[in-house]
Amino acid sequence: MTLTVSDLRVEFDGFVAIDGVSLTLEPGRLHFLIGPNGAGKTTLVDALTGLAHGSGEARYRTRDLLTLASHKITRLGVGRTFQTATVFEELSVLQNLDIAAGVHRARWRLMLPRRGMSEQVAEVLETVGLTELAERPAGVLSHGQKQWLEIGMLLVQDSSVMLLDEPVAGMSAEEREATGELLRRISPERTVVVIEHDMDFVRRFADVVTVLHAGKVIAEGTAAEIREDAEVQRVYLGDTVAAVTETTGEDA
Ligand SMILES: Nc1ncnc2c1ncn2[C@@H]1O[C@H](COP(=O)(O)OP(=O)(O)OP(=O)(O)O)[C@@H](O)[C@H]1O
Repeated sequence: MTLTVSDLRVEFDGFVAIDGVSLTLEPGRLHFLIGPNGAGKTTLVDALTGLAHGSGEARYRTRDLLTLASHKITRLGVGRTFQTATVFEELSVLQNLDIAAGVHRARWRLMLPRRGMSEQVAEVLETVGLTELAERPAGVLSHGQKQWLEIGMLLVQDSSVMLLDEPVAGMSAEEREATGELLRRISPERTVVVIEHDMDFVRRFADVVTVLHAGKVIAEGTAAEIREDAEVQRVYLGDTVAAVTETTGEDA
C-alpha cells in the first residue's frame, strides 16, 4: 500500500528541519532518500514513526501516521531501523525474532510457552541469511549481521513499510552487496525506503531516488536522472567546497 506524505513540516524550537515535504512512497520499488548531512532524512523517518512531531499529513491505510503513537504505527505495519542496531545483545538471534513477532500476538498469548520455531521465523532467518546463527547471542554478530537481524525483525512483524536508516554504513564490501540483494528480495511486496550516503550503492540498487536538502525535496527520479540534475550537483558541490574549506581552514 502506498504511503503518501503531504506538506510535512517538522520544527525544533523554531528551527525548521522539514519544510513542506510531499512524497509518494509506493510498494514494489526500492526507494532511496539521499541528501547532505543535516538535510532532514532521519527527521523525516522520525516524523513518520511517531518519534518527532510533524504537521501536514502522512496517509497510510486510511490513517494519518502523524496523529498516531509510535506503537500504533508499528502495529499498522510501518517499521524502521536505526543507524545503530537496536537488537537485544544477550538474547539469541531467534529470541530477538520471536520478540519482534510478538508485536502482533495478543498479550496473554505471549505468556504461553512456544514450542520450536514457527515457519514464518524459519523463513525470515533464511531470507536474511542468519539460519546458521539462529542460536547465537545477537551480541556476537558482525555489524552487518545485526542490521540483517533488524531487517528480519521487521519482516516477522509483517512490516509492509520499512524505513531503513543507513543500513549499509560501516559494512564490508561483501556485506553491502549481500544487503543490496536482500533489499531487492524484500522490496517487491513492500514499500522499502532506504536512507543512504554511498552513491555507488544508490546507483546499483535504487529504483527511485529522492534528494532532500535543507528540509526540502529538491529532486526525484532514477539515479541517472538525479546525477544529471543541476540543483543536485550544486548542492553536492557546495557541500564538497564547504568540507574542503573546513578541513584546510581556507576561505572559499
Ligand atoms: N531533536 C532535535 N532537536 C533539534 N534539532 C534537531 C533535532 N533532530 C535533528 N535536528 C536538526 O535537524 C536537522 C536535520 O537533521 P537530520 O538528522 O534529520 O539530518 P540527516 O539528513 O538525517 O543528516 P545525516 O545525514 O547527518 O544523518 C539538522 O540540522 C539537525 O541538527
